[in-house]
Amino acid sequence: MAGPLSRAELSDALLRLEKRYWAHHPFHLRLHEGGCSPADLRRWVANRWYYQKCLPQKNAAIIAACPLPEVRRVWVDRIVFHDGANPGEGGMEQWLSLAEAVGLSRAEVLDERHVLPGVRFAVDGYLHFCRTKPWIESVAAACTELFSPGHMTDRVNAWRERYDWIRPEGFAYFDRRIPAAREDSALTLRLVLDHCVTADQQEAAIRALNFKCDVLWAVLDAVDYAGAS
Ligand SMILES: O=C(O)c1cc(C(=O)O)c2c(n1)C(=O)C(=O)c1cc(C(=O)O)[nH]c1-2
Repeated sequence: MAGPLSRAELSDALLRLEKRYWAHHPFHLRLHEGGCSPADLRRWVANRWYYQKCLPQKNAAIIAACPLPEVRRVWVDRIVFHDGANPGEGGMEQWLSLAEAVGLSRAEVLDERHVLPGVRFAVDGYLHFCRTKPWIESVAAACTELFSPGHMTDRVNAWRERYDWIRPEGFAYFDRRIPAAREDSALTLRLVLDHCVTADQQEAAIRALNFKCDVLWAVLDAVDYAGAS
């Protein structure tokens, strides 16, 4: 059996999975090219809400499963980022502002009436993964954020240039998320490199990141298909 990878080899193996990232999904390509209708944008935002809503819960699951105080201490910031330190603050609240900026009401996002079955299954599957797998595999799954800053920047630029009907208050989520994603993903990768030292652990980390790419891809498959029918 092959021995463990070096840190550089493991890092390369994870980064190579960028080719499976949802930045390359046909729906995101169309979104960036300006080819989405207001209905497409609203469907994307309302469905993506279901993913946003899961993020604090999956981060809490990681903390619950992790025996290391030094990891829990830093990971808890990710819950506060989304939930806010006080009511009316944080990423979820900013996502609801984005929803309003594209013409959705808060009520129709919060009651999840637009959430598609495929999105629900994919996101619930991700939450189940984080509740049942070793904490470091769920951390490895968060490595998709290594790929997100450039993608989110392109998205906001495309919105500014090609979707002038979106009210600019809607951009606040991404203005805050892009620098946070850079910081968070550097820490995420370091944790994976520090804690995945055997060949089995490293394979599990690569599998976890592949799984997360599948989750995100499945979300967009559902959003894309609903627009075609
Ligand atoms: O807009 C995006 O394309 C995008 C992608 C991802 C990602 O790659 O997982 C995240 C986010 N946004 C995001 O906003 C976010 O808070 C986030 C947390 C995580 C994670 O795995 O812990 N991914 C992402």
